[in-house]
Amino acid sequence: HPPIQFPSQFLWGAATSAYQIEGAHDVDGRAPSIWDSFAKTPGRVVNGDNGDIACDSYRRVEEDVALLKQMGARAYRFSIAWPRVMPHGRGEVNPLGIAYYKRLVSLLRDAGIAPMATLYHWDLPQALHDEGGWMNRRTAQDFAAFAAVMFDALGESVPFWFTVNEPWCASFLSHAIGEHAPGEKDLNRAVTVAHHLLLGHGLAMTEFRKRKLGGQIGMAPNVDWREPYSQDPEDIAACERGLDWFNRWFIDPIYHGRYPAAMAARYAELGIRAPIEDGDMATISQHPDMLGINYYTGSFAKAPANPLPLRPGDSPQRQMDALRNLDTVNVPGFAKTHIDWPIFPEGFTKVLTWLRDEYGNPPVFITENGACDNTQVGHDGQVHDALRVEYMHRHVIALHRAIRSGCDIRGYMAWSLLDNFEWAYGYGKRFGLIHVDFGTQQRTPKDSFHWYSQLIANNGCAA
Ligand SMILES: N=NNCCOCCOc1ccc(-c2cn(C[C@@H]3NC[C@@H](O)[C@H]3O)nn2)cc1
Repeated sequence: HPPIQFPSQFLWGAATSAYQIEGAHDVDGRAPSIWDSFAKTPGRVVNGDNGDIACDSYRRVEEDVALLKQMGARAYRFSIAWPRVMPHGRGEVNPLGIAYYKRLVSLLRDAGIAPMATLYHWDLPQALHDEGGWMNRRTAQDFAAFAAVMFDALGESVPFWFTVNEPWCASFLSHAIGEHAPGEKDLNRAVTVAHHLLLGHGLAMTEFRKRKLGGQIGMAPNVDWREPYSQDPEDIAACERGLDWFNRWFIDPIYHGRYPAAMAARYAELGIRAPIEDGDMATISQHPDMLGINYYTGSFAKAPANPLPLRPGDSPQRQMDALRNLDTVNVPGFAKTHIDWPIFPEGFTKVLTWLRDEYGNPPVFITENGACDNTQVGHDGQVHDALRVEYMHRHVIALHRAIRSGCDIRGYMAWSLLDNFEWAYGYGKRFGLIHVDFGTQQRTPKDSFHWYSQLIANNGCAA
């Protein structure tokens, strides 16, 4: 047995999401999502790429499940496209949409692979966006109704459910920074969207608990690490503001039933408040079974020389900069992946022990971790993605250190099974363990696929 050994039932797997891999954008009753509209808006996505075809996984589900089985995956995290199942977002259910996910789940279970379903991975039906989208409180109820349809269809055969993927991206990156769909730049609206995403999470939890299903359910927030640049109290305070802004804003409401007070006070100085109604925080903070953690990188926070004032009339960007009131310091010596994110495995251990202490050591699944490595197929027909192998090896060792420190970590889903549509970056940023030639749809397992397959077989790796 190699020196790094994981707990015996540790759930190794890989993750994808519907809009990034399925394609078949207008097949069998699927209606547009906000990402279909956003990707077709000139200038929003590199090269004008979109998810019309992607990895054609809607038609290649047998092939993709066979690759998961070849890898030795014990679980597979995928997402359910709301606009495939409920084209108008509410009311009518598309039987062909339900049938697709039933088939995927059946193929996975026949292959001995545990299905792990994400309900919202950013593909809001355009029809709901036309009625206000996540700005409209009703969308939270529509989401819970969609969740209920899926619990009724798959509740007995899917053991793991995540409600919302990366709410920070689905609210702030998309409604304040404007980099993701629907591409708005309004911080006040982003805070309202964030609240309605959390409310949708809570209302979906209610539907799940009502049905007394045997599975487990939770949320999958973005979680990066922030390290103070020095032990100067000002730098430590800056670091705390960074953790409030990216991590705590979504995890505190679920585990503590309230927004982080210091950050909420800073928003109030801008005249921005979450539209909390009576009972919301109780709905949101129903006890979840597990916490999904998407970890990629970390950074160093330093108190800025000239703090920005919090001014209600300022632009969204200046308001966000003033709220965080920190400088991210590019500390030398960190190699970067091909999307320029620093490789920071120590941050993985630190953020997991930080979560253990902040939230009472909740059961955690790593729902995403991986590297952008754009290495293409070589003359030998192989993909020598050494950067991804090194990234994964170092992060698996860091994960093991967190487990040895008492963190209750149950599984690890590598992002991603396949090269796919990396949102605003298009297809140029490759995160897959399997290379996809988007011209021919040929799948080529990379060196990292073989390395990961060996790790799963040994349930461990070299130190
Ligand atoms: N903090 N303030 N921001 C300052 C300005 O940041 C602007 C950019 O920010 C971010 C932050 C986070 C991400 C990101 C991407 N992925 C990868 C996907 N995960 C879900 C799955 O679909 C993968 O494709 N995970 N996280 C992107 C951009």
